[in-house]
Amino acid sequence: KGTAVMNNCYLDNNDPYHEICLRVIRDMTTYGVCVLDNFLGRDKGLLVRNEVLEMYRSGIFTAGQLVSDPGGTGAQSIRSDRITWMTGREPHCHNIGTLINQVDSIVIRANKMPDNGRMGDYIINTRTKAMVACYPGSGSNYVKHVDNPNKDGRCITAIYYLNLDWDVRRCGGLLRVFPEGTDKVANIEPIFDRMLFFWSDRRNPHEVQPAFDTRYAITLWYFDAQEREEAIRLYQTRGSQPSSSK
Ligand SMILES: COc1ccc2cc(-c3cnc(C(=O)NCC(=O)O)c(O)c3)ccc2c1
Ligand SMILES: [Mn+2]
Repeated sequence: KGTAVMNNCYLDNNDPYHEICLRVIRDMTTYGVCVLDNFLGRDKGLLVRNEVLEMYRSGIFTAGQLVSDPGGTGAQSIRSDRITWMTGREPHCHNIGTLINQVDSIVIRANKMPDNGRMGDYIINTRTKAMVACYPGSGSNYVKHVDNPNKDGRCITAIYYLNLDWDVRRCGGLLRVFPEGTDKVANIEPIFDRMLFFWSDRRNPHEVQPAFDTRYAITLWYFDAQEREEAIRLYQTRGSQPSSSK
């Protein structure tokens, strides 16, 4: 059968991403969420972590968004993370750049593979810059939300966690995903060298529970070409601000 030939040409064991792509395809199709542990390995993970810590020390992170609660008294923080956007080509960020390239390779290859299930629902050829985020502890959190509730073009959220020896019982900061259409929740600990993918739209409401230690993550959002083009077209006509930063 055709697929036999296809499998042979894809069964190139020199392609380190092949097995990972099959795993991402299977989990995204089955659960809409995919967790890969020991993504870079300890040494490379530590190099990325050190670059992020150095950036944080340099003070280039900005405060998260504070929105006063409509009916309440003071400003209730919707999210209290500190963020900065980066290309990965900045000076002294070589290892962050390498991480970004590896995540790109996995997403783009999985999107192109034959029989790739729901990964085939999209045409993925662009993404946002990388958002480096730090929840500074002391109860900083992010209330339950959907990353892309209104078709701004983002289809996959990819998060890489950098938190050594993170113990949720002591540090909190659990990411809880509430997949649509089931009562089951996914409790994802933001542990060191963990890579996470999930659909960015209403299928995956999620929250970051209060963190009591500094909690670092690098997030990439991948665009579906058609939805993004439509969102930009609407943006030009309606003048509404697309929610994600480029
Ligand atoms: C228009 O400017 C901006 C700038 C930054 C923005 C950041 C987020 C965001 C969304 N989700 C999460 C999250 O779910 N993290 C899960 C985890 O860390 O485990 C997060 O940390 C941050 C959303 C909208 C933004 C708009
Ligand atoms: Mn989110």
